[in-house]
Amino acid sequence: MSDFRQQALDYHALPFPGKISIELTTSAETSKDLALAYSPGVAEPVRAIAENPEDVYKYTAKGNMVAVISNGTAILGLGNLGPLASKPVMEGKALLFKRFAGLDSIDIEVKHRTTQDFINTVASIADTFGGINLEDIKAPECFEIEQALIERCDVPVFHDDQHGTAIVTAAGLLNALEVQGKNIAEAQIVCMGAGAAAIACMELLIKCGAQREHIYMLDSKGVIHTRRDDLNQYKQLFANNTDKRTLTDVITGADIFIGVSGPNLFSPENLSLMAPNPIVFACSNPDPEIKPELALATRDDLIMATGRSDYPNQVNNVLCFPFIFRGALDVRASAINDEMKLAAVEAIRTLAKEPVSEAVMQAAGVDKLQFGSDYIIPKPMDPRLCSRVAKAVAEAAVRSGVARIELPKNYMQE
Ligand SMILES: NC(=O)C1=CN([C@@H]2O[C@H](COP(=O)(O)OP(=O)(O)OC[C@H]3O[C@@H](n4cnc5c(N)ncnc54)[C@H](OP(=O)(O)O)[C@@H]3O)[C@@H](O)[C@H]2O)C=CC1
Ligand SMILES: CC(=O)C(=O)O
Ligand SMILES: [Mg+2]
Repeated sequence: MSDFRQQALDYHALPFPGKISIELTTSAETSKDLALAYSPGVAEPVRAIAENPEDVYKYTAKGNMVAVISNGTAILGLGNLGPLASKPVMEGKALLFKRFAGLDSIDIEVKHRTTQDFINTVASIADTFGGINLEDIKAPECFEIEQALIERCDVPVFHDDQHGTAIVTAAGLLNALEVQGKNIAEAQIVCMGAGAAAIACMELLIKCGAQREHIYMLDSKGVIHTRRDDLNQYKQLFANNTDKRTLTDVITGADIFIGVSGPNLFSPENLSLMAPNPIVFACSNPDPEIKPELALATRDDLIMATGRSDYPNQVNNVLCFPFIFRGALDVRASAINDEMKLAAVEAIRTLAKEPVSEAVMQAAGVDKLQFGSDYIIPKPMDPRLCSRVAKAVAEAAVRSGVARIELPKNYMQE
């Protein structure tokens, strides 16, 4: 067994199985404590909430609690391995919510027969939580699921693989384009993958100025074009009226490659066909579409990013979901809308241009982090991500009318 594999298994097994636990926030030592916490005292908040449902935020953990919910149909880039096997990833998302944004989070893995069963299950339990983070649910079902749950739930519902990924990709890409001296409106973009992450990334890039007709999207059958008769309604939005059919056809002269598909699908030969000063975001986890060592050995004028923590430029939704939920929950937003998403893009991208503390560099294991080709996006450990992104998101929620309470006084002052 490789050393790293054993380390990863030990990390998950020791000192206790898994990565999260539940802590008490009040004293439960004496009979008096128990009389308050349980019977008879607990009856008082019960009566208060029954009379005024908003009191649930005052007397329970709901307002600081996010559910991470999956059915395990698209676990990272590992495929449909089912709900149980998705549990380490979902516990991992809960760990990240707590570590980076102070949000309590619990993973819920749902075994279901139909898409409607899944929707009904999540809708039935949604009131328990301040927000619902959907994770690793494959396309196209993820689109129907998210839309139905947004309509049925009273708390924000956010499919991280769609929107978290799109926000971080847009932030990193706008910065990468700036470093490479390119303009998003003129950029030729190849997107490998046509699922949850791909569709959302491309839609958000269009909102940031990319031209739909400059985007070539590929699924497992090749280029998505108008003469294909096997496209779902989401892929159809990216059908190009073109004679190009293969990755080689579309990558020739392209400025940007975004990979949200699977491992090792982008070759050095493909990379060598791209325009000068290209940008390659090989974001498939855990194994990218092309390994950074291979890409950087192929050409030295590129900006390279992956979804992993062990290379520079980690384009990963961890830079977004803890903080977008922090901001949304702190103003009790009823939804996470485009204004909030675009505010998050801007906050993440701006932070990458500021000096970085010694502590962050030490945690990242590097001695320099300066805006440029090896640093287009902040490190997850940068504590300013929480204050900047949550604040920008909460303010956008207030501005766009989805906040149900005002911004707390001196909110997220650094
Ligand atoms: N870095 C990050 O933050 C994130 C990275 N990702 C990564 O993106 C990838 C996709 O995730 P997600 O969108 O949730 O999954 P989905 O299952 O929704 O989509 C997967 C897509 O990849 C396509 N695909 C599979 N094989 C190939 C191939 N050989 N050539 C071209 N396309 C192919 C599928 O094609 P078809 O439609 O034909 O089946 C499908 O469109 C995963 O590797 C995941 O780790 C996802 C979210 C965040
Ligand atoms: C990062 C992530 O959410 C994924 O790869 O699915
Ligand atoms: Mg995911």
